Amino acid sequence: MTDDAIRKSTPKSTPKSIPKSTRDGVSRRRLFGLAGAGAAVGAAGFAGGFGVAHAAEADAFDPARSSDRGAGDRYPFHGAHQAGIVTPAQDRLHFAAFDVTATTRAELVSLLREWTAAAVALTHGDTVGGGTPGAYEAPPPDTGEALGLPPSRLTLTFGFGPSLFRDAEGNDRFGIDDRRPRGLRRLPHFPKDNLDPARSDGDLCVQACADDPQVAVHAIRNLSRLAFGTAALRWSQLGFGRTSSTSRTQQTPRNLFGFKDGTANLKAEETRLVDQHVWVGAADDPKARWLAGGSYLVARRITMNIETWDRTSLREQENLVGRDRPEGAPLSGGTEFTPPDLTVKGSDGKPLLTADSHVRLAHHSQNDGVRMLRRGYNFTDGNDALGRLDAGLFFVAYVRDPDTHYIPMQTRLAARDGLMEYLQHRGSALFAVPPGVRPGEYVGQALFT
Ligand SMILES: C=CC1=C(C)c2cc3[nH]c(cc4nc(cc5[nH]c(cc1n2)c(C)c5CCC(=O)O)C(CCC(=O)O)=C4C)c(C)c3C=C
Ligand SMILES: [Fe+2]
Repeated sequence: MTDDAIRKSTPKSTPKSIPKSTRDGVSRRRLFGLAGAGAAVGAAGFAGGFGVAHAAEADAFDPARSSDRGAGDRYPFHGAHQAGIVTPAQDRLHFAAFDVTATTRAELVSLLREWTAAAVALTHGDTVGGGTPGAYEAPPPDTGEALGLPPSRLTLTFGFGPSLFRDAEGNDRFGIDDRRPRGLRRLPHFPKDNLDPARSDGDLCVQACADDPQVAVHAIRNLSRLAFGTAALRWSQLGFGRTSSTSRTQQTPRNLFGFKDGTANLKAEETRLVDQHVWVGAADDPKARWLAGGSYLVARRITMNIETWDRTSLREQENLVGRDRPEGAPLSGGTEFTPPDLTVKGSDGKPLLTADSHVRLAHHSQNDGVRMLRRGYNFTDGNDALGRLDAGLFFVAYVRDPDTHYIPMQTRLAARDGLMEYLQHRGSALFAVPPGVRPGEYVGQALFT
């Protein structure tokens, strides 16, 4: 008997909940169309060169979930830049860093090819493995937990860590060290850093963002599975609430200190500033031309002592941030989007945005004019024996050059930011994020050719 014949004759191989067309390889989204009539999903989006593919087809719309924000929407994987950077920040994150265990360049390239093919499918709302159900006696090509779920605006963004190029002994691991970008080094030790090596660094990273956590987790799980024998998960982080807006179409969310976070962030619509501060330019680094159109991703796992914060007066909280809590308006006056005026003084003659306030120290006027695109998430990972939540902000920022756009600001904040009394930096990593992928290419291809 062939596999197909066995499957057809075995009752448990025809689950009622999954239409036959799906078992035969039709996309995950088609499940919805089979359930009923369709209509276009109207949520607008701006992806800075990546149009949102609205689920206009009847089969991409789930009437049962029509109240979901943008259910059925998806972002294309291909484009000039990788999706997941200026793309309007989704609600959920699963971030993963990998160590490459393979020793040959061919194995590494093969993994990147496989990951690219899987990423195209996953971000489209399809299953891994070309939609084939696979042999009944073999593990299914896709792990299955996203069957029946819409694409949920999944984006998958890939990065290369410094250790992919050169190992701790300085050996060129895959014959690419002469193309290592100038800025791609382990981040330095900053004042008060209390880093856990098990939550830091990595050869490769994948940032999965989606509006449904199960979709993001499914993506990382399946990419990890494809990597088996070539790369192993080193650390990972779930995030449950975005702490930035990356588009003017979005409301500013709040971090776990209860403050609006992302107000002064770079926005996708600010294309001139994004070109200036986020995308690596063609002439930036002659040895690493492959990175042009890409960016650098900084990741910092920052624990927030929220129990102590919650016992701090509102006056003190607002002074530390430099903005008011209800609206997010700068303490110098105005409303949320009024630019902070660092010169305004109070009746005591001191600046209303105090010398140790976060917003003053992070403001571009105090940092040689540099800007960054923040894309962080809140997290909670259980609690300690004293009942204190292990909670904080998984800080993610995209910058054109970490040497000018991140390291000086972090050094300054670590030394002088009043918020540091409530923070601990426990994880740290830097990755070079290759430019976008054209159809038929694999992610980072220009580095290997
Ligand atoms: C090195 C860069 C930064 C780190 C690390 C960082 C951590 C961090 N930030 C908040 C809360 C807020 N940050 C805000 C603004 C802000 N933060 C940075 C940089 C880092 N933050 C910048 C560049 C800015 C913008 C400054 C400006 O130009 O006005 C704000 C205000 C609202 C906003 O504009 O986003 C808050 C609130 C926390 C809690 C945190 C670590 C856990
Ligand atoms: Fe900040």
